[in-house]
Amino acid sequence: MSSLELSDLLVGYGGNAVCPPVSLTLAPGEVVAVIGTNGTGKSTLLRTVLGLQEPLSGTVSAFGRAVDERERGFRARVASVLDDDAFFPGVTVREHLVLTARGHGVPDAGVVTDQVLDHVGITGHGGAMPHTLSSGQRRRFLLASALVRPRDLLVLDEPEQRLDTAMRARLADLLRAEADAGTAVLFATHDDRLLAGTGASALHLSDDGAVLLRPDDAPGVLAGFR
Ligand SMILES: Nc1ncnc2c1ncn2[C@@H]1O[C@H](COP(=O)(O)OP(=O)(O)OP(=O)(O)O)[C@@H](O)[C@H]1O
Repeated sequence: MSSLELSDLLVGYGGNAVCPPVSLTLAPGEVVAVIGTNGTGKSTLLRTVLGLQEPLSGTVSAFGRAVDERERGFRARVASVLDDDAFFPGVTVREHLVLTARGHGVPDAGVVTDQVLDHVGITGHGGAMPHTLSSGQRRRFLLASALVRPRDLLVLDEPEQRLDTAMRARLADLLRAEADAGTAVLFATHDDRLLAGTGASALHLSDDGAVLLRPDDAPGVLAGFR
């Protein structure tokens, strides 16, 4: 069974599409990057894939079922990082992550949290309040909040944002490790090095249509936007 299936999926606002219809099948362990110039609908597509907004037409299903983030079964298998953050007052970075892991039934939530803090390079900030983190540290923390969850599908919107060069390289390794573990990964990006580093195919959105590019071709197309 596929991890994610988009069939003639049309996304947008107020009945107006922001990009051409998209059809895509993502198998377990497959990595696809959504690329395109600013405003071509990447974030809108990801939000619709996550069930956060209704499609204008077409369908999106994960693991054979229509997406619905209210469903526990969906939330147990799909982790995401979008461009938003919200924190509980008086709860540290590490405590947020342990709570998230526990809420998703992860055994040894503390151990998993410490591993993930190490993977994203913010072990030294586990005791900090989230609002005291730098913007790049906060992005690492958001990434960690997805990585402490059980997941068969990982959806990320421009995960490279505000990360330094070393962390971008590490991010590519982390996403490849996700794929090696059988997790399907869908992410939007403007970073051709991240694209090359993950070996992802790319779904290129433009007015001419949504075209799936092979890993060899994808970084070149993205570099052409610069
Ligand atoms: N809440 C909204 N209501 C109406 N239109 C919106 C809304 N959010 C985004 N749009 C419009 O939808 C289009 C696609 O936006 P979207 O954020 O999906 O693009 P994107 O490809 O992710 O862009 P970027 O590369 O700049 O992040 C844009 O023209 C944007 O102005």
